[in-house]
Amino acid sequence: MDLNGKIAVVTGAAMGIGKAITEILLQNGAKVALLDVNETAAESLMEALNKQYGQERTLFLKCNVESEEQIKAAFQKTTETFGGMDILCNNAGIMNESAWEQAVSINLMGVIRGTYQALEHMSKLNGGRGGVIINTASMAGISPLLSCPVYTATKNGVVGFTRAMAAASTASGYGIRVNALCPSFVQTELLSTITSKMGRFSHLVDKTEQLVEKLGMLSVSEVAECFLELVTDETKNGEALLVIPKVKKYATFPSV
Ligand SMILES: NC(=O)c1ccc[n+]([C@@H]2O[C@H](COP(=O)([O-])OP(=O)(O)OC[C@H]3O[C@@H](n4cnc5c(N)ncnc54)[C@H](O)[C@@H]3O)[C@@H](O)[C@H]2O)c1
Ligand SMILES: CCCCC/C=C\C=C\[C@H](O)C/C=C\C/C=C\CCCC(=O)O
Repeated sequence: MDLNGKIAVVTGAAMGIGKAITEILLQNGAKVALLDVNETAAESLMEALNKQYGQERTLFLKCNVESEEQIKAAFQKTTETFGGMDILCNNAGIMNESAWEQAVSINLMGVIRGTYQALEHMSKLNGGRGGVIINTASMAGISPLLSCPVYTATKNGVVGFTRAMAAASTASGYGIRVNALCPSFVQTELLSTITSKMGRFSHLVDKTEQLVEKLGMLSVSEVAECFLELVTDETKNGEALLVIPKVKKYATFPSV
C-alpha cells in the first residue's frame, strides 16, 4: 500500500508510540487525524507538525476512546475534512491494575469501538475504499506479564479480536486488513510511576524490572517502523507482529 495521499486516524496520538506512528505516516505522505484526550500535549505536537508538514495534512480531535459518541463524531469529522478514511491505528492504551475496569474499557473496548465505527467509513460494503486497521497490542498479548494480569488480558483480547476481525473481513468482503503490533517494553510515559499503577501486584516491581533488563527497551521509532510494515505490506492480514530489541517476528498460534 502506497501511503501518499492516504487518510489515517491514530488514537492516543499525542504522545509516545502514537506520536511516532503519526510522524511516520506523515513522512510517508499520509494525512493524519490525531485523536487524544490530552489537549495540552496534542496542541504542542500540532504546532510542531504544522510547521514541518503544513496545516492541511493534520487535524487534532479531542476524543476519549471510552466514548462511542466521541469516536463516531471524530471519524465523521475526519471524513468530512479529508474525504475518507483508509487507515486506523487503535493505539490509545493505559497500564493501571488499580483502575482495571478503565484499562479494559480503553485497551480492549476502545479497540472494538474504534474498529466497529471505522467499518462505517472504510468497509467496501458501506461505500468505503477498504484499507487497513492496526491495533497496538503488546508482547503481553502473547506472553503473560506477571505484574499486570488485567493489562495482559486486555492485550490478549486485542490480539484475538484482531485475528477474528481479519478473518471476518476477508469472509465478508470488507476490503480491510487487520493486524496487531506487539512491542515489548518501549521508552514512554506509560512506564512511569509503575509501582502505584501495579496496585495489588506492586510487590512484583523488582521481577518486572528484571524482565526489562532481560528484554531491553525499544525506542518509539523502532515500533513505528514495524507499524509501517504492517500497513504497507498487503500480504499481512490477521498477523501479530512481535517486536523486541533486535528481534522482529510474526507470532504463530496453534491450529487445531
Ligand atoms: N510503552 C510500552 O512499553 C508499551 C509496550 C507495548 C505496547 N504498548 C501500548 O502502546 C500504546 C501506546 O502506549 P504508550 O507507551 O505510547 O503510552 P503513552 O502513555 O506514552 O501514550 C498514550 C497516549 O494515549 C492517550 N490516551 C490515554 N487514554 C486515552 C483515551 N481514553 N482516549 C484517547 N486517548 C487516550 C494519552 O493521552 C497518550 O497521549 C498502548 O496501547 C500501550 O498499551 C506500550
Ligand atoms: C519497569 C517498567 C515496567 C512496567 C511494565 C508495565 C507495563 C508494560 C507494558 C508493555 O506493553 C509490556 C510489554 C512487554 C512485556 C510483556 C511480557 C513479558 C513476558 C516476558 C517473558 O515471557 O519472558
